[in-house]
Amino acid sequence: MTNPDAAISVRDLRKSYGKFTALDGVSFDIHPGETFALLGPNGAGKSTAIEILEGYRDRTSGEARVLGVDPGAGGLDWKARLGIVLQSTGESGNATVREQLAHFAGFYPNPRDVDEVIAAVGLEEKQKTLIRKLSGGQRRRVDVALGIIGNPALLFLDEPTTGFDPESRRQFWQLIRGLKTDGTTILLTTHYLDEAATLGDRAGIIAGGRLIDIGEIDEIGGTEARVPVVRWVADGVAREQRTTTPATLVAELVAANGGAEVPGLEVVRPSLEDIYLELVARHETAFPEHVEEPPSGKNASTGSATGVSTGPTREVSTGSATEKEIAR
Ligand SMILES: Nc1ncnc2c1ncn2[C@@H]1O[C@H](COP(=O)(O)OP(=O)(O)OP(=O)(O)O)[C@@H](O)[C@H]1O
Repeated sequence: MTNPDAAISVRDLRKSYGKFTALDGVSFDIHPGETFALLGPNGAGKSTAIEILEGYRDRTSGEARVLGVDPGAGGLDWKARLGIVLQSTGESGNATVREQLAHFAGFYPNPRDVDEVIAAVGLEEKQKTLIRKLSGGQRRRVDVALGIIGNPALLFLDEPTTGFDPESRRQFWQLIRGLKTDGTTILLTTHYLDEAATLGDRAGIIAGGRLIDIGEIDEIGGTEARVPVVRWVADGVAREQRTTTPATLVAELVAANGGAEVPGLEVVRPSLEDIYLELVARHETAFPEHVEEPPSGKNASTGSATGVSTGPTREVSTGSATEKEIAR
């Protein structure tokens, strides 16, 4: 049964496109006021789930409630309480930034102030510019502005900062923090794991249409996944060891080195990205059939199967017993 107190509640959500199962029984709740990051590789089923929750796509089976309403049957009042930033930039037309926002503000019963929104997305200097003359990143800011102009209770952000330069991303994060402070519930999908870690209260990871983990950002992957890694160089060979007592190991290494500095020494705590990559890789090993793309589909998978780029895979062991030499 769905949770009546949740902003979003789904139970055993399934979606098939012909014989291909894009969502294979997903259940989760998103609490009012929280920022929830839905993560997963290309083709995992995130957009499918989000579009079902936005009321744009039918589900094959399962239960869903969004702000207490079945998204398959949500009326205009319900839609007016949602803010939606789709994955792709919409048609820009021949309107200026300000005209477009003022136009959309007119559709909502309780819109935000147009000037405030323009300032919030950092487009003051471009407010009189035709949207088609903006850069890709600036247009994406217009998408975000259009998503929040209606003062939504629930904001869907599907890869909102793709194409943003680093400074714009940080400005955008500030904007999202402000919305969060105002009590807006946010469902965010992103391939930037640092973005998820910075903005999210909780995260869910989808792979192959299944939810493989869910929890507070710093609990994803469990305690084991967060065991620090100590790296150093001995006899010209890079070594690393996972240990719950890194200080002890560092002291041992220093002692073994006659009290001198240990070359290449670093203690690294796995980031959300490290943990995510490990979880997804583990899932893909366990369910290789989920990795394969369907014969036809809207999203051809590009790049790495895990959806984010990373350096060479490192093999490490947990505890103090084993250490592994790695090629650098
Ligand atoms: N209309 C459709 N018809 C057939 N297959 C589809 C359709 N829409 C999506 N799919 C397939 O369903 C799977 C899930 O797609 P979805 O867009 O939900 O993934 P995603 O997690 O959002 O991926 P990305 O990170 O690349 O945006 C993919 O394999 C995709 O090809």
